Amino acid sequence: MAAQINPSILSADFARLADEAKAVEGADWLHVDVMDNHFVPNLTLGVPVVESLARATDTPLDCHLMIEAPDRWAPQYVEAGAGSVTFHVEAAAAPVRLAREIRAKGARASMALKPATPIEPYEDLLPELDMLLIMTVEPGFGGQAFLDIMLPKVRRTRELISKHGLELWLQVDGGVSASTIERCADAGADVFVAGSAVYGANDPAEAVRALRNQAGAATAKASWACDH
Ligand SMILES: O=C(CO)[C@@H](O)[C@H](O)COP(=O)(O)O
Repeated sequence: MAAQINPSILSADFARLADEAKAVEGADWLHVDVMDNHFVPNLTLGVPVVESLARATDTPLDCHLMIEAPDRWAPQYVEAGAGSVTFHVEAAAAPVRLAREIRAKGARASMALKPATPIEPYEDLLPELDMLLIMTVEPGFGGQAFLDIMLPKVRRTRELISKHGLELWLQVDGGVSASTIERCADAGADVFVAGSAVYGANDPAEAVRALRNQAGAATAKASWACDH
């Protein structure tokens, strides 16, 4: 799969969300950060805003739920128009049942791991998922420094995906920019969330194109991609 760039709406101007969504049309997905001030120490938006965003843009919505009780809420984000819904394994009561429910409702099912959560205990869950998100910062805020120490986890996850012959996408989120995206691609990521690197740029659409080219070139040279 070609490298995908998903601009994170967290770095956009929340008073102009529809315009900010349109400013990055051409991106693969729009990453929508849902925070409840319980699972993470920040509060953003909920189901009604996602419904409005889905009407405002043709870019599919990649909703990242940084919330407690995702088992209860995730299906509502599918109904609101999300094409992909990510729940955190640290918050989910029944991750397999939840992934199946998201898929049954017609969206891609994705699971996220905070920096301190290892991938190994979840190897058997991977076939239930369409995407695995590895956080490369502590979730909660945009503009944080990329955690290099997450790269071995990205590499290990890519190995597990290959070992099981899965089509699973591998997303990284947090501190992804022109100076870190190549390391992420080399380690095995193929979906890149970028907030400040896109919305902090003079031309957000051009920033998406540049990041995609950079990630694509790094992937072409990466050993994990050459094996396929
Ligand atoms: O989920 C989160 C933060 O919790 C991310 O989506 C950030 O919003 C990414 O922003 P940058 O680190 O790219 O500025």
